[in-house]
Amino acid sequence: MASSSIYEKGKEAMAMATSVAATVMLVRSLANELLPNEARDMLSYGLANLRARMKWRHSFSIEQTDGPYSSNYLFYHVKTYLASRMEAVGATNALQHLRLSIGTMDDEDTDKLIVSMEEGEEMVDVYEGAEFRWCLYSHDVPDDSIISRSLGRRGGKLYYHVTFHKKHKAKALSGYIDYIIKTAKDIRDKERPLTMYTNDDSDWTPEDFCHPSNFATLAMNHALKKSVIDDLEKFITRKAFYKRIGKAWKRGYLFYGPPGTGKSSLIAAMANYLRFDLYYLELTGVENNSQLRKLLLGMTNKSILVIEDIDCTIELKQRDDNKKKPPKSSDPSKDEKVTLSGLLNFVDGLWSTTGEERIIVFTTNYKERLDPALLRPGRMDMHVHMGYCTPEAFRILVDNYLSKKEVPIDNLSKKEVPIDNHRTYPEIDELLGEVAVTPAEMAEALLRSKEDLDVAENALTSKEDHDDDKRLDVALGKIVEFLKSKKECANKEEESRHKKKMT
Ligand SMILES: Nc1ncnc2c1ncn2[C@@H]1O[C@H](COP(=O)(O)OP(=O)(O)OP(=O)(O)O)[C@@H](O)[C@H]1O
Ligand SMILES: [Mg+2]
Repeated sequence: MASSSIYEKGKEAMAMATSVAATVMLVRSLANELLPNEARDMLSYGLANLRARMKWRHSFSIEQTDGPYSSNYLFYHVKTYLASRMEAVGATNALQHLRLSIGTMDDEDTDKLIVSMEEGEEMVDVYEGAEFRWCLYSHDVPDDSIISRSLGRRGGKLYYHVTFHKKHKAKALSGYIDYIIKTAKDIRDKERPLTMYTNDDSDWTPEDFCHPSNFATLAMNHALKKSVIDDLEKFITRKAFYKRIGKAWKRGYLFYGPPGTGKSSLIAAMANYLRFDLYYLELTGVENNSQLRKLLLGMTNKSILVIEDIDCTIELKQRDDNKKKPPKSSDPSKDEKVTLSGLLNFVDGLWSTTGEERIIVFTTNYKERLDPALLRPGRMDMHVHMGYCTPEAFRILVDNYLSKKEVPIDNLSKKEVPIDNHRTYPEIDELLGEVAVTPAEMAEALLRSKEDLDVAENALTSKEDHDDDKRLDVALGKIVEFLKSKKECANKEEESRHKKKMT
């Protein structure tokens, strides 16, 4: 009996609280319609206080500034996060006032419209089943800090106010806020332009990196591609693991194969996938260990250190052999020439204390010429062979160069190998088994046939001739011709080599 009356009272209290919340919302929407801005701000502030006093509710406020001179970064994370959630929670339709802005001015392609909440508006976000009601307010007190005045800002300081049921307080404080910060950082990372650094003496020179390569357009064996993506995924989610085992949070890759098989394209695809900056280290330009140390210490986290064509830096191996000569100065690290194995030891030592989320990639055309010390298990975590064009890789290239299909950008890195069939495929597959063609050569041949087609199509008026199947017939017919002529050349070369041997 007693418990049922407590239950009834609880229910009444909930109903009252809900009706107070409903009234607050009603008053707010009426105020938005009828009151001038200043009165509306005062009312919003009062309503926020009223809401905060409702016993079953808890709330946080997140101020734009933390003291007169410093920004509160959480405020900006919340802003980014809420802007990304507006579409999902239907706020772009529901809200009366929206704030519009554009993120960048210098690159037309990345000019992206940002839609965010306007002052006095309210939106509801749901995280793990808990409801969070967000409002944006400004304090009545104008922000007259030196910074704001110098920037010409007027009006009050902004702050977000979030209310939720008190039972979700722990979830709000830990999980939800962490989730907001992580999501906002991920969004910023995605939008941040990447930088490519090259070494000039002992300094890095930055340049914008805008290589279009990505895993979807990279022509390589599907299983191998998947294993590289899986390895990267595992690597970036294993911070705690690396910490626990006391190892530097780094991963090493060796990409090997003939010129034009996509080693550099794979590096670019990795950088675009992970949103990591690239540091191209020209080892022959590094005089000694102290320069190398300076360069390595100058790298940022979330980056890829690339050392291309290590077979061409073969003298580095010879330096290894000459190591026994006594150093000239009293500090050996200053004079000692850089060696490949020395570099790896250096990277291990420095990165285990100063770096996080670092990747090192070596490329070579001739794996067999490398110092065996470099190929020893444990040195490079993954060896990736980039080979000549296979039927599987060819289909990806056809899709890249001849398909008119649009691929949704978010799925690019996960796109499956296309399984489009064409009557020329069996013949092309057979020819690919007989002649060694690099993906770079094939990409060029496809580009040529596409350009020929485009020129021919521009001269046509009949709609029928624009038919996709017909286009493919003509373009792939040209690829068959290209492969046949390549096979003929290879046969002739073989014949003349044979004749030379005989004479
Ligand atoms: N596997 C591939 N997938 C898609 N395109 C490729 C591939 N390989 C080569 N290409 C095309 O050929 C061009 C040159 O390839 P890339 O520079 O990646 O080859 P590489 O293996 O690094 O050659 P090198 O050994 O000469 O440095 C690329 O820009 C791209 O257009
Ligand atoms: Mg290359």
